[in-house]
Amino acid sequence: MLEISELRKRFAGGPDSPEGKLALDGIGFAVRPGEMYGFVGANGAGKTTTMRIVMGVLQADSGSVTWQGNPLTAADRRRFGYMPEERGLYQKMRVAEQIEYFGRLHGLSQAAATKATDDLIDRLGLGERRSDAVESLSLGNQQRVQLAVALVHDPDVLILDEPFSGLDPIAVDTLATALQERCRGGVPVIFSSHQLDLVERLCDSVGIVSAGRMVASGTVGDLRAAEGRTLRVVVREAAPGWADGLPGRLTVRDDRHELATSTGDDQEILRRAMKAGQVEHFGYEQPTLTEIFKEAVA
Ligand SMILES: Nc1ncnc2c1ncn2[C@@H]1O[C@H](COP(=O)(O)OP(=O)(O)OP(=O)(O)O)[C@@H](O)[C@H]1O
Repeated sequence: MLEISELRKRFAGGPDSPEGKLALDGIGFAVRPGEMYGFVGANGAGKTTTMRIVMGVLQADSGSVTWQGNPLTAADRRRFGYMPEERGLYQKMRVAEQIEYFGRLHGLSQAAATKATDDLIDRLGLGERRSDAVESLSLGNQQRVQLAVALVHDPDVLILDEPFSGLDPIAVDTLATALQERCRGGVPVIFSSHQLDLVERLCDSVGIVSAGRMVASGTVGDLRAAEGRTLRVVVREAAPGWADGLPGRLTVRDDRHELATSTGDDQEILRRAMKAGQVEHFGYEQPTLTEIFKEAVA
């Protein structure tokens, strides 16, 4: 298990802000083998800083990162796969050559690096591009190469900073499938993303970070349950004012009135809705991750 506990990090300030910037103020979460963990938060919340600390690119002021119960070492990190925010590919190098090169850097034999490269090129749909220089690839294909580089040495853990940003839906599916395969093989996967629908679809657990603190962490099901259900009622051609005095938020678009509430007497609301117009929808719904996120960071 990868455990991140109580990470704190303040960046030094300049003449304009001598106190510096407190980027992390007690970040902590754990990711088990075979678990896909979505790390979400607004711009500047602290996701990249956390990942850089895990990968040893930055040092925390305090807190700890452990792997299998022991403090993380440089040797452990060499067995991790990392996709940094500032993508780190050699632009002039050809695709296959590049993946193989990173495999060798991680200690694979030439034969093992070639085999892993061929497998990944196949799996990530890069076959037609294998002899092209990275600089000539589209953003989506560069990202596929970046993921191949993170995967080539069959890592023990995957840490990926916004691996899906800027990708078309086909590329998203290709990368997601590659990650799910590793996850099923027992690898803990952490990735950051602003695409909350994607996080909801792929992740077992989610951590929501706001201004350097964890504001929620757990399985998507637990977070939803904690948030409570919402009653959603849609009434067509309703008389104006029909929902006056009822709890919740009413949205009116053309002749469609939608009431969303988490309190109140549902039978009374149904009676009022039926009296007011044609009830098109009446039911309890669980919040989406986007709604949980907005509530958590509000
Ligand atoms: N090297 C640095 N020097 C000073 N401040 C920094 C540095 N790196 C990050 N910060 C600040 O730390 C805070 C956290 O930044 P971080 O990049 O970790 O956020 P993030 O959640 O990854 O954001 P995004 O979603 O925009 O990538 C921000 O206020 C940022 O400006």
